[in-house]
Amino acid sequence: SKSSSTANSSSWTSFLKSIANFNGDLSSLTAPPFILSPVSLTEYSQYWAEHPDLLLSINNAVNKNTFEPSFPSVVEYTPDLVKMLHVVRWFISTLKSQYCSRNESMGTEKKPLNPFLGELFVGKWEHEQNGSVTADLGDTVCLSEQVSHHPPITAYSIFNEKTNVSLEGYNQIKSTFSSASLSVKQYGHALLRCKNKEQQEQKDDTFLITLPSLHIEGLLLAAPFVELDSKSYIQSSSGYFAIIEYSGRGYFSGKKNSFKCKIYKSYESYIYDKEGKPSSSASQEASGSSSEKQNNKEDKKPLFVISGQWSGISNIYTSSSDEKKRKNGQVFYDASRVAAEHLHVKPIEKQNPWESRRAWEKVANAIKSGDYNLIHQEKSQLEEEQRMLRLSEQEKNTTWKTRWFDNSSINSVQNEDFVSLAKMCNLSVKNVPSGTRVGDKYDTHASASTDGSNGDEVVKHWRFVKENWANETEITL
Ligand SMILES: CCC(=O)OC[C@H](C)CC[C@H]1O[C@H]2C[C@H]3[C@@H]4CC=C5C[C@@H](O)CC[C@]5(C)[C@H]4CC[C@]3(C)[C@H]2[C@@H]1C
Repeated sequence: SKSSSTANSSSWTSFLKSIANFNGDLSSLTAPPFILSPVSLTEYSQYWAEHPDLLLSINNAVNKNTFEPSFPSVVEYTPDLVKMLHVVRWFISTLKSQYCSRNESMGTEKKPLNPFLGELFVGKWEHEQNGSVTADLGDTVCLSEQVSHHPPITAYSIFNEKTNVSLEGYNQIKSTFSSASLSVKQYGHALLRCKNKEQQEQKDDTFLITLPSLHIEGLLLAAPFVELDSKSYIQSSSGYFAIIEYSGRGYFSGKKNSFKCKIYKSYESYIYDKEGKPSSSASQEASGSSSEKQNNKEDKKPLFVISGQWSGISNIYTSSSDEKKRKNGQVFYDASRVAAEHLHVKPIEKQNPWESRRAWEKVANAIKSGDYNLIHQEKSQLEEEQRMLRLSEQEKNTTWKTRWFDNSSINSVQNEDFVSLAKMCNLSVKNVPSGTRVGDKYDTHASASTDGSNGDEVVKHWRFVKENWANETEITL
């Protein structure tokens, strides 16, 4: 194949020139074949659960009153705290698949196929019953749908009926180029729900998870890879709050894919710790007797500090000082210890035309053979079919109807959990970069409003519609 370095470097340099006047729309860039991935972006939803055992452990931990590694003499473990620790460990376990899996399987980060409107990707992790595991864990299902093409938005729902754990969310990106690195802001968020099987009357435990921004390094060397930056947050309906700060080589630890996570009893504790005084809302309640103030002192410290590499080993400590001195820590997660578990996808011949691997089969094979002309020919064919679909919708004056997800108004019941969790940690509920705080510039400048005031369009978020999947007749797992 034309993989000689000169061919690569010449087409890559012309590609880099095309990046110079990048307009923000990644699909406008014709990247050379060697950087193209045969995998569509709708498939990236599976990266939320390639350690399904950690996802399910959130709601079916055998012992709900402790978490390994434990610090029994320092920490009083409650079921809510144990759940939060499982959620943080599961979240950290998703990052290597999300952001390194292409480097592992194809050598470098690649440009994914740009999904067409209505493209679907479905699969399942089948948890075979082995002797040791008593409970039947059934299957964990992954549903992914391209709910928008301009701009590209992928919505997903991952759930396991047996352990009553479900995750839903959506993802959109906005990218810019700065100093030869592609900066990417992620829009959207993930919502995790755990139903209490025992106490039916108890409300579900819910968690709001925001997405970090990232940048693509190594573009000049034609060896791109993702580095995470900024922060992401996890807010639990039980009050616990976690902040995860990311950094790459050259930052505090000097290693790539580094992070530091602090778990607090509440968002107020986090603000107290960060700003040295109770947040405005908290201080009214906290103006109590000195013992309460003393209590606040304790409250303002993080319960745990976890640091290391999300693509390698991370350690957990029970205080910032221990973490700084790297003492009394224990291994929290080791990303290289357990291989990712890939979900089962039915063979292409059994797939529906809307399913990603069937729809893109010819393009994917052309990419794998590095045949530029064939790639272009097959891609144009697919794009032409999409153009015809849009045209016929225009003629019939109909608009595309999404299949399993609904773009729900911020004030609708579907968004209740999201709004209440966002409120707990002062996060904007508008369509702004994930993790934007209320009052940040993106929040105040956002066009859509939350109440439709002065005629603005109302803020919407993509939500999974369970009934639509229950009534699904064409797509099978
Ligand atoms: C500049 C265009 C181009 O083709 O450059 C080629 C280079 C490979 C760099 C650009 C592409 O890099 C890819 C990395 C992709 C993100 C990886 C992981 C995730 C997490 C997932 O949960 C949601 C999607 C997201 C954010 C991917 C979005 C698309 C990214 C940035 C690809 C770039 C086109």
